[in-house]
Amino acid sequence: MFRTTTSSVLASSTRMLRQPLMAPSTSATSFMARYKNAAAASATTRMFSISTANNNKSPSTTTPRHPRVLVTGSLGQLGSGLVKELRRMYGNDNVVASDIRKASDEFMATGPFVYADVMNYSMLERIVVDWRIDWVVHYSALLSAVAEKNPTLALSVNINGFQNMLELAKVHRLRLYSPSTIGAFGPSTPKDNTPDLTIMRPNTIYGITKLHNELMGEYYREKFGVDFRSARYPGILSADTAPGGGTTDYAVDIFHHAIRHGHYDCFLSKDTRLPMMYLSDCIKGTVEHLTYPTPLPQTVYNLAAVSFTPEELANEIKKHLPNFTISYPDPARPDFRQAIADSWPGSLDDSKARKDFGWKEEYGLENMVKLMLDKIQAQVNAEKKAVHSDDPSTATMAA
Ligand SMILES: NC(=O)c1ccc[n+]([C@@H]2O[C@H](COP(=O)([O-])OP(=O)(O)OC[C@H]3O[C@@H](n4cnc5c(N)ncnc54)[C@H](O)[C@@H]3O)[C@@H](O)[C@H]2O)c1
Ligand SMILES: C[C@@H](O)[C@H](N)C(=O)O
Repeated sequence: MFRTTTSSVLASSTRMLRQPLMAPSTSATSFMARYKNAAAASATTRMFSISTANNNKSPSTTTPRHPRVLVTGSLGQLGSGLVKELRRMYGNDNVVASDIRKASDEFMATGPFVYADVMNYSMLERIVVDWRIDWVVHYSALLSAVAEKNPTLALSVNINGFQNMLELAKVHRLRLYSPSTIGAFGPSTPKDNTPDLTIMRPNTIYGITKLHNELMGEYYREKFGVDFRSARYPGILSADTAPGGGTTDYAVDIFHHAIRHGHYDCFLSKDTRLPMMYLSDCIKGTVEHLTYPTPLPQTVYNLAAVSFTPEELANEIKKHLPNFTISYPDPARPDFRQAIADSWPGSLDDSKARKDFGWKEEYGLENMVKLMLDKIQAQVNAEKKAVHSDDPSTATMAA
């Protein structure tokens, strides 16, 4: 549960004395008008300025510096790639990675990593203060399938964890990027080319928590001026990092099984169409959105790249691996994830993201499938090589 600490009360009351709380307004335009000047003066895509204290009566100066970014849930499917990209842009020490799991030696070598349980407000606040954080990318969450198995924990991590971050963003004037998902839509949402603004009645615990967060973020943006940004990601495909327990995980698992075993038992029906995206596109879109210099007209945007069914994906894989086979569940006994997938859109209209911050994907079905197969094949080859070099008989033979 998020808590209001002494320091947060002090920080917010001091700010209220300096800067009266703005009257709530209902339109994005009013938010933009209020923040236009401040944002234009302070934020650029790569650097922003900090004021230098004017102790010696010399004219005050501003020093451009990179933002310091905290990424929560950074060891998940999406986090490590984003951390890598942000560190490339801003320098290793300006990006603090965090999670509740142990990081690999390789990851630890790339920059700061701290333990951060998003359900613990004081722990998060300490990190924000100690590291003088400016922006947060909040990736900690339980995904759809895991959440459906453990709704109580999903409510805590997805709602309370997010609320902690949102409150910290208000108190410490942070920019907060926290993704939503196609799971925030529901069975009554129009299925094809689903727009940003439409019927949203999700019936999964994951979707309910994510829609709640969209609305809370929008509320904090309007009421308290928090620079909250969010995009509804589709299912993300990646070869280097494993998916964390979602309904779209089949679209990653299928490649590993195709290469290692030549066969995949799919848990979704062959005609389940879902929006998907390759990881590097997701990172690109996230960075473009996160770094956009001025507040955008919408708080939450659909982000899309490609839509396909398991059968269409399997057919594309077969073009490279002609002997690959796939089987689907008995329609009379569907997997529990089928109902989740059936409640989501088949394709998204992301024209607003394309127009407002220039979003454009690089990967469609064909080049994504080729890249996934190449990368996973390379991993399998490397594993085989490692097994052989560890094998004492191989070592003796080599000697
Ligand atoms: N991967 C996708 O296909 C996809 C699609 C749409 C939206 N998203 C969203 O993107 C974000 C990142 O997703 P992901 O795929 O990397 O998820 P993931 O499950 O792979 O990673 C989530 C991370 O959160 C961490 N975590 C769990 N409980 C925590 C806690 N109490 N405190 C701190 N960290 C905790 C986990 O250890 C894990 O490393 C999530 O918000 C997710 O809803 C992902
Ligand atoms: C779509 C998404 O949010 C995630 N990949 C899930 O299936 O849960």
